[in-house]
Amino acid sequence: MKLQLAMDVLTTADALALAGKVAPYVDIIELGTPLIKAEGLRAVTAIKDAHPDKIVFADLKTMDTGELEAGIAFAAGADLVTVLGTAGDSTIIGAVTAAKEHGKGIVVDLIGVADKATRAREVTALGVEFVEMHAGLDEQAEEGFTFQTLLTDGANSGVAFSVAGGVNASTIASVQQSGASVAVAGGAIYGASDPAAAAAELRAAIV
Ligand SMILES: O=C(CO)[C@H](O)[C@H](O)COP(=O)(O)O
Repeated sequence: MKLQLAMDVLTTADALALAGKVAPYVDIIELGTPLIKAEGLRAVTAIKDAHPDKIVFADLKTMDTGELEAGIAFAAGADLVTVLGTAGDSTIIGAVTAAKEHGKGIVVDLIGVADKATRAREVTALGVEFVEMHAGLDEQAEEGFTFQTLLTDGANSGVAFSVAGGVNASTIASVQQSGASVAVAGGAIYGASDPAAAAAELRAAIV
């Protein structure tokens, strides 16, 4: 299982500083949606230039113009780009077309999708790299939220998936046991007093 750092910081300088500390412990470096909205795709280029050996993940959460948006992110240096699972199939197919042109990949984020396992199978058949079983930061704060649902949906999907939203030192073992290909950790790393130590602890928990 790969480990992905989600950088929900708001400046390129902060992202470069965080990635510089944490990169030795992670496989994938994600630029979060707020960071890309604040700084633009120049932030993607800056991270890829600083970490050419890492998989750079641009969390665009594209909902329309899949080929256009994915294409500009790949041109900026992204290796993986997200499209929302609630988007139409034509948007996902367009993004996959751009990925093939650039030799890169699309990840479908299933945030807000009620039946994640079924949609996961549908979009995987369209040629995406993997799907993201994702509970967003707002959903995590809702009453009754259960992390376990993400793991169950992933295991039931029968396709390659990541888990995002609440991954930390207490939950990462269960993520691996669910069969996930990637564990995504944001706040557990960037919110720690020592992000490198937090990432190292997560890395050590992966067997
Ligand atoms: O994509 C995101 C929000 O839309 C977050 O980066 C992702 O959910 C990570 O969450 P956490 O901080 O709980 O690890």
